Amino acid sequence: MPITITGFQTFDLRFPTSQQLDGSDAMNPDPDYSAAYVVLTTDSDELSGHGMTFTIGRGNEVCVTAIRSLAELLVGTRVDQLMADPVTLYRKITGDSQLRWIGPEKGAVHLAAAAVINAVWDLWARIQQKPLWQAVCDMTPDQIVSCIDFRYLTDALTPAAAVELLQPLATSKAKRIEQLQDSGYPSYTTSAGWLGYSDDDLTQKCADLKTRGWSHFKIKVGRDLDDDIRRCKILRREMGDDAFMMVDANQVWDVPQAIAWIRELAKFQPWFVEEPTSPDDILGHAAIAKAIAPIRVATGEMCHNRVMFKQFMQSGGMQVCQLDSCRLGGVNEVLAVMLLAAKFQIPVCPHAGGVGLCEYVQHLSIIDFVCVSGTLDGRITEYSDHLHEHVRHPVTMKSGRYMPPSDQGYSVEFTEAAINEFSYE
Ligand SMILES: C[C@H](O)[C@@H](O)[C@@H](O)[C@H](O)C(=O)O
Ligand SMILES: [Mg+2]
Repeated sequence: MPITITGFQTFDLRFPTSQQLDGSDAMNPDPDYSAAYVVLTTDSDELSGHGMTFTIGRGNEVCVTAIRSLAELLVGTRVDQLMADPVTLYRKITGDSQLRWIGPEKGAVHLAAAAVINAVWDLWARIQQKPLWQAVCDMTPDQIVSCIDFRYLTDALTPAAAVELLQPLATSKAKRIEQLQDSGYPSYTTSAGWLGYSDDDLTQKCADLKTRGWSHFKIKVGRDLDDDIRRCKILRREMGDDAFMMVDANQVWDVPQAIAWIRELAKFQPWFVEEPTSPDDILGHAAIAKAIAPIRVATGEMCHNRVMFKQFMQSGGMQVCQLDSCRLGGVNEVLAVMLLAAKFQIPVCPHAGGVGLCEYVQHLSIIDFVCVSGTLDGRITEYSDHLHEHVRHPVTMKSGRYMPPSDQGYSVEFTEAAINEFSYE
């Protein structure tokens, strides 16, 4: 029976993480992790599609309003027709000319597009009774490529070149799926290193995460150099010399300041430096990368579309690609960026410091490994410890690795209890 989208509900969910300073960094001192959440209803009682975008508080109300405008475009649509050529979904949601005017493909309207597109992919996977990752891994290279809007990309990557990248991996997918089912996908954790945590918290949380199996830790920097040096010392001491440390400045520095500051932190051997300056400053990132090599520059959590990613990769401004499941236009645009990364041989290490993001990125990293990159080399996906109890199917971690989810859909369906308790009035 074909399924038709008949309506939708939106929810403004805000979790009071600012009370403990979970998620805090040099740019965002007191975030309240929030989900602008949409549920697409259908003509089947059993099937609905769940999608969200991530904000850190008041921005949620703007996103929820934008989600309402976009979700309206889907009411009355048959899912099988929409997903027969999946780029249709992306174009329908990002192409409405009057709404496109307030983007295009950036800002609140694109965050909202992510929520709506994620909800359709969730629904589409549920219709097939598969987890999202499996629904995508079961696609042929041509089908995967048919999800992508190649407008503005063909100077770097054509559809034919994308198929060529995917083809050699298509016959060995089962082997990689088995590997993940056996030992999971590697992650790093940010949960000890939030900027607002005391030195004691940092020490204790680091010890706890180490015991639970993590060997890659990210720490927030950029507010005060002396603080950074002291906190990095604590982290290094707790983690041990063999562990990997990453530092994240969340965009606070100017280009020359970034270079000088990172040189001061170089003795801690950061595996990468994240968001050293404005997320829009492609040439600034390239200049920083050149000056601090061999330390690598990571960015992407606020890189708002595939065009920006293309330029970052073309210009040498990004050595680690931290795409975001809720900032790019859903799975369609994520696939575009993964393919660009494969073309430029840049590892994809998705961003997940937020609510629901870990649940999303586990699927994306599986897809990247199984279908697009074929390797775990230098790949590591972010993990943070917060708020998993509020979704029906939270991530399963084993020794610091994401275990492939088996529940149908894209894993972000909030519980009734979470909706009742955290809906913002
Ligand atoms: C406000 C947020 O917690 C950010 O600090 C977070 O997303 C961060 O940049 C990260 O890389 O996880
Ligand atoms: Mg970050």
